[in-house]
Amino acid sequence: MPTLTPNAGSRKLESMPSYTDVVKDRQPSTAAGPQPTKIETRGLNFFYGERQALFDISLAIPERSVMAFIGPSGCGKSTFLRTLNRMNDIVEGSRHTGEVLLEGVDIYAPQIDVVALRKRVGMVFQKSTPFPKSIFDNIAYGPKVAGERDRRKLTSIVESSLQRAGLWEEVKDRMNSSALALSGGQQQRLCIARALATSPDVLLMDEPASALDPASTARVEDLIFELKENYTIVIVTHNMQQAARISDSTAFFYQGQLIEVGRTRELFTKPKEKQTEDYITGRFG
Ligand SMILES: Nc1ncnc2c1ncn2[C@@H]1O[C@H](COP(=O)(O)OP(=O)(O)OP(=O)(O)O)[C@@H](O)[C@H]1O
Repeated sequence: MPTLTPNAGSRKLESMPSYTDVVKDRQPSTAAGPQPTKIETRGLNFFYGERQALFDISLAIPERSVMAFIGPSGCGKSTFLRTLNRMNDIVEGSRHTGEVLLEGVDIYAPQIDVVALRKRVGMVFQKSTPFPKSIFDNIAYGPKVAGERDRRKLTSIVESSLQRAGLWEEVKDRMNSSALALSGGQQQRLCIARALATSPDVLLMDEPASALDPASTARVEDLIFELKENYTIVIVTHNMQQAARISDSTAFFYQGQLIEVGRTRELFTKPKEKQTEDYITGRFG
């Protein structure tokens, strides 16, 4: 039975069908680069009740890279992002058709463990959301929920997560202080560290820097750039300069449809579609 287990980065679970087996008889998705595909959607439609928000989206997201989703407000960027770790499941009356494949396995298959899926595909939101707990407890929360009880292991996970999120030096002497006492930019990096603590291999980020000042934004952008060495990152942003600065590939959405995807540099300099050109040149949106 195919399952998604946490922390199987280079994992090929014996029981999982191979990627090639799963996709060999399908039409190719719109690819955005030469790297192997980490996540792929096939003919994905998404509905909030009667209202359709996404239309027939087929997209391949390359591993260990940053893909940006851009497009005007309400075009479905966040909805699409949330289908990638089933965050939309909690919206009553919502449904989808089509497939979302993580390393070739359909994450909506009935036997998928959604908690394990969300450990592998972590999420960082626009507004940082630390728990009203200590810095240590914020980071240790996910591993504890996953069953880790060994204090030494937890301490090591907390330290390495904070280091990877570039926050360790700033907080190492106040691990027991409230996370709510951190600055906005520090809180956002704390939330990134919290997402990293469950050893995901994909990070979904929904406008992670939009509430931050320019210095904190630059810090988070640098961090995203560093993290792509080891993680597949998908970021929704309204800021086209930001997309151009940090992403390897960019997907442009309009009215629930994927209009164009490609290498960021090409999409911004030589867009293939008129709608993309109009958007990036500021003619609408
Ligand atoms: N929980 C929900 N229930 C019903 N409709 C929703 C819900 N969330 C989003 N929608 C609708 O789905 C469509 C796409 O919204 P979505 O938030 O995905 O767009 P977006 O491109 O991320 O927008 P923005 O850039 O403004 O955040 C919109 O018409 C929105 O009103």
